[in-house]
Amino acid sequence: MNANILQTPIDYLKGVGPNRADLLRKELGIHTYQDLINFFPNRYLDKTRFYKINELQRNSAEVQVVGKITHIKSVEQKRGKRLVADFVDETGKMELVWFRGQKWIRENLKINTPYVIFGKTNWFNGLFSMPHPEMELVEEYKKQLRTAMQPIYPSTEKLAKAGISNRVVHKIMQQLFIETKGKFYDTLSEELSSELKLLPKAQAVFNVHFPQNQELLAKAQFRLKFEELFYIQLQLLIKNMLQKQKIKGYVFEAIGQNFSEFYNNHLPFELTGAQKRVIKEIRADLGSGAQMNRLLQGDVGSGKTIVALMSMFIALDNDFQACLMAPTEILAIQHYNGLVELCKNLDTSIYLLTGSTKTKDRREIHEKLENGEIDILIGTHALLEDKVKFKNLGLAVIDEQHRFGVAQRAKLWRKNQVPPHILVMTATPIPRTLAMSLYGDLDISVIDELPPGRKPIKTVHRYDSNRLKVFAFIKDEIQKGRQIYIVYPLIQESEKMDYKDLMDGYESIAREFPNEQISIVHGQMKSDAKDYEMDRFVRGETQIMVATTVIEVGVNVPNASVMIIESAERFGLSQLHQLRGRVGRGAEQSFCILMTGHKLSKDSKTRLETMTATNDGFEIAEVDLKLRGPGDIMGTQQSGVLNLKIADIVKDNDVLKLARHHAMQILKEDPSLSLEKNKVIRFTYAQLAKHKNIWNYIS
Ligand SMILES: Nc1ncnc2c1ncn2[C@@H]1O[C@H](COP(=O)(O)OP(=O)(O)OP(=O)(O)O)[C@@H](O)[C@H]1O
Repeated sequence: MNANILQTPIDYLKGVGPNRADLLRKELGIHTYQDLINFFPNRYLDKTRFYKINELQRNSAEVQVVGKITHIKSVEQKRGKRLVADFVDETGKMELVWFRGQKWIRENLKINTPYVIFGKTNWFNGLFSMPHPEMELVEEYKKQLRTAMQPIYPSTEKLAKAGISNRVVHKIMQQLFIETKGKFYDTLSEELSSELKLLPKAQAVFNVHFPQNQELLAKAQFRLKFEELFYIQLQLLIKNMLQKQKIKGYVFEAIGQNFSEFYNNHLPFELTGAQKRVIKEIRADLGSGAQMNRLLQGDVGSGKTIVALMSMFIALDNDFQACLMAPTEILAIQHYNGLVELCKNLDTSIYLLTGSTKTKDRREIHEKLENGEIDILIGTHALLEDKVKFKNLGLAVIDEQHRFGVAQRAKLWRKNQVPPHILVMTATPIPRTLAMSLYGDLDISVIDELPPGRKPIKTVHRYDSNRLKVFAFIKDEIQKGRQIYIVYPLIQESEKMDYKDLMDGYESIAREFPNEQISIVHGQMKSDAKDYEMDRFVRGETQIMVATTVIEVGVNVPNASVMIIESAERFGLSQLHQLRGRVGRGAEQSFCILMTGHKLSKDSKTRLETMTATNDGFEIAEVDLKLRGPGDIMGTQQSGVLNLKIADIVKDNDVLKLARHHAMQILKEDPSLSLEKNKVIRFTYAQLAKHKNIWNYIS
């Protein structure tokens, strides 16, 4: 299609007019012919079948019937007036009912004239009735461009009120296709189209709006989804390549003393295959000359810490410093303790800096950092302060990406003239497909293997009424020397009710377990107090930890083997999985018990069932994505994945992979695509001249 025609404002389309154009713009963001073409139906009704009235079934989906109206009457009711028409065919009678727009309908309906009606039926007073049917005179019906599958377009209340019904949109579409007939160019190369047996663009677009049959519809959708995802992937990959070329990074060529000494003599366990692979990927990045921006995904307990440490060693071996930033003080301290322990036989100087570091110590740290006496600095947001200056920061590891924004990452960059390499670690797996679309700017490494010997955590769902049995089980486990977490929802720390639940819970547990020591940790406590309580649990002085979700991420107490989650129905899936990940870190069999009341929503049930069915974080992430949609998953807002017009990030996983594969292929064959300094759009167009009209697809 000619680009000019595509850009024509919809006001010019016959049958639209200024008022409708205004509504389409405001309500649906449709400004041009192109926008209208890309306004895709969200479902289709199969109108291949006509029903006779005596074939209607209760609880059936929408049906289509041909018949005549024999009589219309208004019926007064307590709740207001309704309009009822008797509708008959040769097999029987049914009723059509209207609650709105009665006057207009009454004036316009024709008696004893054949109509095609369509809608959902109810069984009422011994008759089928159809409220607010779609209706069309058979005479008109025959004149229309018919499709077996009727597209249903998304609508809004305002549009419906303004009379822009589905039928009107359908008519506007017909007009659009009349005006643009024969003017479509293809937008993918011939090679690609023939390799993948894609429908030509014109046919694809037509069949999405006017599907001739199910098979063509499927092919048309595939072609358009592929195209949409292909161009997005192409842009992301190009952006990624450009970024790499643009941002020079330190070259860490040497593998030296720290890395080798640790690897050869102090590694506490054999690395898993996945850990080795990821370390290799990171090594390659660090030596490439470009700044590393890598996301390290690994399920809870998959052993990301050691990977981070070994990456930091590479920086140290090249005479640079490294830092590790954690989202909370507890986690920073834990990382600090963990790394100090791992490095105990090495000559590595590791320091901790958090909000509660004393002024005197802080000054010392600032000084040592600047003159290079500190190798690794671990801390919280405190690391971002301007006063914190490194002599030469080579690698920044950021734990738990979700809690730090992109802006904060950038702040770390600015600590040097040359930006340090960045490794972002997350234990909240994001489905690969989503990650690929979200993190165009980050390369992704995945630790998809757990250390050997881990026993899968046994997860069960129990109702509150079974609490006594659960308590008995806890007693047994404590007898065996294990520790227990009991977690309460505290979605917002200020919610008084939640707080009360937690305190009530604490009291009842104290009553039930009079001989045990109990820690309590929640968000309203001062951090000193929190750390003290946490510490007692870590050291095994307390047997039970009653807490809110503050313990969600990263806490590592291998002797804790039972995780009880109260009101589990109130947690999201990934949060449940995170919490469960706090146990199962030692050699013992661990358990996770999800406690709920009896009343559960459908989604809650799915979440609980998923948790009891699998321990695999990636599988859980997929379900989570399906339940919540990408909108709720952090980061998706800015990424554009939500602006997809036809593809669905969850359902079209395979198409996305295929699109990415081909986009990569094209870039591999012609890397010059990414060399252009100017806007992506220009060179993409120039280079992909064979993919005509690229500019319509690249924004
Ligand atoms: N290859 C390995 N073999 C045996 N144990 C390992 C291995 N890698 C890590 N571990 C141990 O597994 C536990 C979990 O590791 P780590 O804390 O690094 O996990 P993680 O990926 O950071 O998980 P989380 O995000 O839940 O904190 C630690 O106790 C660690 O010592």
